[in-house]
Amino acid sequence: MNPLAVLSAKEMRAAEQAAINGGVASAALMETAGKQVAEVAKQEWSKRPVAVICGPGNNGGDGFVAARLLAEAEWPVKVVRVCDRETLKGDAKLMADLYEGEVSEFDANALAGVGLIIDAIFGTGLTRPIEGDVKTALEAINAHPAPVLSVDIPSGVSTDEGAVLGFAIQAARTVTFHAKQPAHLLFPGRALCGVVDVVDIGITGEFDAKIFENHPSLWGARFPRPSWMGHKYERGHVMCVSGGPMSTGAARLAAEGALRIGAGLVTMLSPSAAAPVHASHLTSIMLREANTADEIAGHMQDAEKSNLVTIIGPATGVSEQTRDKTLAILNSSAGAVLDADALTSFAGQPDALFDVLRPDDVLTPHTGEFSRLFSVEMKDGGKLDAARAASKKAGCIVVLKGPDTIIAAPDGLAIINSNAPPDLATAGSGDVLAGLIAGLKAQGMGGFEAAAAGVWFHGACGQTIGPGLIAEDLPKAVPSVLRQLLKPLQEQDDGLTSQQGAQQQ
Ligand SMILES: NC(=O)C1=CN([C@@H]2O[C@H](COP(=O)(O)OP(=O)(O)OC[C@H]3O[C@@H](n4cnc5c(N)ncnc54)[C@H](O)[C@@H]3O)[C@@H](O)[C@H]2O)[C@@H](O)CC1
Ligand SMILES: Nc1ncnc2c1ncn2[C@@H]1O[C@H](COP(=O)(O)OP(=O)(O)O)[C@@H](O)[C@H]1O
Ligand SMILES: [K+]
Repeated sequence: MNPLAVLSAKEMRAAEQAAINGGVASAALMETAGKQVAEVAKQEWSKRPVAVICGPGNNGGDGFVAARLLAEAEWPVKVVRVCDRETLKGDAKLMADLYEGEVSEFDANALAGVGLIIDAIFGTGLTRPIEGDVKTALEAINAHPAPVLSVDIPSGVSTDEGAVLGFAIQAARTVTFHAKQPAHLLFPGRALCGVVDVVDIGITGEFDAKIFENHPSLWGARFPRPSWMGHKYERGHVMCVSGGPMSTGAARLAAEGALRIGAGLVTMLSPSAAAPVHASHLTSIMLREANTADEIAGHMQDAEKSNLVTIIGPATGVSEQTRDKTLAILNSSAGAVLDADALTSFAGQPDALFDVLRPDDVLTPHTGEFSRLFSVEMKDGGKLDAARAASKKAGCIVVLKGPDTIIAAPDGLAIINSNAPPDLATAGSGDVLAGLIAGLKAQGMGGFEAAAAGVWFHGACGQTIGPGLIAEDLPKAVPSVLRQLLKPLQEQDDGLTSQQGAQQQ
């Protein structure tokens, strides 16, 4: 299975069942899971008194295994149950029976003197909000100074959404099995996991995953590289629609993003009144006047000369005019990246937009713009489903931005991004992102991959700059990230060239 695959709770159960059908004993999976938890505890912490807190299901079963193996390794182990013994069944009961030490019920003294807490209370089987005695136990764990190692998922976090169901454990580290689940990547779940270790427990076989964690190995093979024989017209053309004279910076940021990521030509389409402002700033980016939707449509004819992708939205203003200009782009043969005001301009009449969007167009809303366009209230953990549903509804690629940006395609495929530092939450950074995506799309990447690659680049540029980042820095950081990304291929090329040289001699 692709190591970047992200499985839902249902898919995890299906993968487990497939392994069992293939001859692996379910108890063996649990034994390996518990063993891996014990191994992580031994690797990450020195020997110390540990409390293993076990819940009523198989997550608790994993806890009993870890407790047995840590006790065998002569760790001082205390097992605490947050359920009645009678509720344990199947493999979990088997593992509870195999644990020979004392098992106590959770009370005020349960955590006295421990230096590590293993949270094996709830995993993928959490179905309802945490309350009552269980909540009291979870609160006591979070209030205790010892670090928490969570089994599979911090108890209280919903697997498929990463939302807190009533109350949740704050872990220092989380050991999960076979593959990540959405909760390990979506906030607030991701922040509650601490460091995530994905460990093998012997589940094999292919799985038709629909969700992936963003990484260059998903799209690197299609990432554009300049060729020896190429020229600028073959590297695509990005046009960017500007706002008025007092609102030109956003479009310039987008244009710079597109040029830095490798678009061969970038043109600013500016209202006449704003053209002098751009003229005093722009050098390698070209400038043309375009005041009306008809004039924008005229410029879209350049799509006949090279692969044209047009960005509209950054500081263009929420207006009927922006709506008409957007429709002019969508009714041409230019590709489109729609951001900010271009999205909000359709808030009252989304169907007018959805009817003309094409599958490869890209929308890049932040959660506010998303809520306005798709008329959904964003709630914690609802992001993945909301982005996937929106992509289907709009019939194009949707990039729902934030610390856990989702890139969703109408066929249900989704990528969750995980490399964005919080320094990116600064004015104008989203404008650069729109430019990066358009620049990659103009160079021939499909909308979904261009969006995933653009979002990853944006995060990598943010990391390169770090604290103090302003949006203007992002395009300037692109070359160093490009150098890192393309280095292995360059080395391959070098290897090939020297090999060929040797053969010719
Ligand atoms: N799927 C897999 O491939 C594997 C799963 N394993 C473990 O199995 C776990 C899933 O086990 P289960 O499906 O038994 O689920 P859990 O162990 O997560 O919990 C289910 C139990 O908790 C109860 N419950 C749910 N919400 C509650 C609430 N708010 N308050 C009180 N009780 C609540 C349910 O009634 C049920 O008894 C995984 O997280 C993982 O730790 C491993 O043993 C090995 C392999
Ligand atoms: N806390 C955060 N951590 C990481 N990335 C973030 C965070 N908040 C916002 N971002 C990213 O910063 C960018 C902000 O875009 P946007 O909200 O459109 O701002 P602007 O309109 O000012 O450009 C998006 O790419 C988003 O994913
Ligand atoms: K847990």
